[in-house]
Amino acid sequence: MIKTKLIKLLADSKKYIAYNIFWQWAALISQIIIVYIIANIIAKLPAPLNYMDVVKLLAALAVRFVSDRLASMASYRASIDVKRVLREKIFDKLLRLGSSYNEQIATSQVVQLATEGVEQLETYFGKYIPQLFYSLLAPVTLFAVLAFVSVKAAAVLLICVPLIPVSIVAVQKFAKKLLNKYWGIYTELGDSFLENLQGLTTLKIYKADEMKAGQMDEEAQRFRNVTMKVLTMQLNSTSVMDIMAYGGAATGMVVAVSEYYTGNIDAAGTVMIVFLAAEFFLPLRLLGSFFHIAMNGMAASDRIFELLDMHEDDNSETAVINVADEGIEIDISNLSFSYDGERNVLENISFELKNGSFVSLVGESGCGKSTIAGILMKRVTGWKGSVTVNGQDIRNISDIDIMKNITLVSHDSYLFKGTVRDNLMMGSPMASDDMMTAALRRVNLADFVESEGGLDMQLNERASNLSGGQKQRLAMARALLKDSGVYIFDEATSNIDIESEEMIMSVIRELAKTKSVLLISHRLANVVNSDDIYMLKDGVIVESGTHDELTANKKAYADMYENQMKLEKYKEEAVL
Ligand SMILES: Nc1ncnc2c1ncn2[C@@H]1O[C@H](COP(=O)(O)OP(=O)(O)OP(=O)(O)O)[C@@H](O)[C@H]1O
Repeated sequence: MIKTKLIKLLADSKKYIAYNIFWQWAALISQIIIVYIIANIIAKLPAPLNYMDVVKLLAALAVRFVSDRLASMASYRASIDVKRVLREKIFDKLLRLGSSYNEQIATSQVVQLATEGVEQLETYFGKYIPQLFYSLLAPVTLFAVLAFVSVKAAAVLLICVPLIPVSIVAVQKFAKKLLNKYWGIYTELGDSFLENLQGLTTLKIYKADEMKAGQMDEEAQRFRNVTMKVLTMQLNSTSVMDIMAYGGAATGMVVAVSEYYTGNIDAAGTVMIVFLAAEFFLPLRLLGSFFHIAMNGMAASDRIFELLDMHEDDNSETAVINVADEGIEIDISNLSFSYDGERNVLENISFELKNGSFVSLVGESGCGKSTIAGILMKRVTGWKGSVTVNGQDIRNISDIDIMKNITLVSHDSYLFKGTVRDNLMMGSPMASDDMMTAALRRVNLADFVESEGGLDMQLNERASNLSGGQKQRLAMARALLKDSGVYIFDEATSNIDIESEEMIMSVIRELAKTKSVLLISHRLANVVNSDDIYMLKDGVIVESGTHDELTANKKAYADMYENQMKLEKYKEEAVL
């Protein structure tokens, strides 16, 4: 019932739990005093009200009010802390996992855990844990006080109290299983929802939206069923707890009244026991109602801990890329990698990206080109062989240093909602307007941006108000502003208009004069000017050399080039 791992993680917030228990206990003591004063007033009836009794009653009521408020505040502080600390831990963990985090967990799951999951834990930590301790303290305190009135009635009440935790424990095992299932179905639904939302246009194009909507209906139905099961379980166990709580209080009252009739206790004592009998059970009853939310929180915490405990590469990442004079040189040697541990998608890949060189990777779709880019960006881990950047093992270089020195421009570079300036400043936070305009000019986008309001031009989410070519040129301008030593272009010109492609390719060729450029392209016309071209087939380098050397070889590269040229010529003729 207590997650020690979670309590340890939130060690600094423990004090708020202690404050909450103390103030709840102070409220109980004032409640006992209030009942004591009222019981004595009733017992003395019809005698007139004593002025001092009224003052004492008002003072006790004030103390109770203040204690209740302070207990709520402590609970609130604990809740706030748990949210803050856990979200910070999740965020830090993601940073430590680095850009390869989604090899281990889906983004939608991270979002669900950091939002809904953490919210559920708020109740567990802010309410359930303090209530657990308080509901042990309260009956003992009441027993200690009421034993002076009637040991028999107080003992009966105390004995009935454990019936509530017994019923809680009885449902706990079943609840745990059910709630784990609930979370599993919930995160699956989240995954599907996010994927379908992101792919909505594609679904519409292929008229597959109805089919997907049907699948989501089924998943939603499964989620509804499991939610109903959780609610039924909660309602049933709440009813059982009510029977235990009110049944126990009634038993104590009956004993007190019978003690009164046999003359063992006076009227004031009887009223006190009758008024306070329910207080024995209410804390545990409340614990029971928090219990279900807390159980949900505990199930969420299991998943949060799965994330927090995820394997991180056990290197200290202390190496720094030294870029003083020699620029950046990447050396890949005998690199092999498999995503599933069975099929190698890369096998014994070796090549060098020397400073100021222009290297291209070509090959049919699925031959492993993007995987190499992923490895260089540290998005893909768990490979064998050696990858060094200026002589340092890439595994020992921090993600931040890699991101600083290597820029990846892919075919779907992310552009954010905001202004053109906001997006460009991600490349270089210190860039002046002139520098940004110059970068836009290099990609032939300055006039368009100028006509739309200049650098303050507003972009929609994912820059949906730009054409594919404009988006890519803007992404290119942002990359140019970053001014890193190495640039990787992964199909950066695919799916865009021919003018934009030619424009981007001329910028890449220009860039290759001063920077190290790795170009991944399925269109061989783009790689003709490269210093070295590596042709991959099924994860293996089958040919390498300059364009002239490879065409002279008359092997796979030459065939591919010839076929593409024929196809492009045919297309041109068809257009004419
Ligand atoms: N995340 C992944 N999990 C499992 N397998 C993957 C993953 N990403 C890629 N693969 C597999 O690895 C192989 C190489 O993929 P990769 O994306 O590197 O190829 P590529 O040459 O860049 O292809 P394309 O030109 O189509 O982009 C493919 O067979 C692909 O199915």
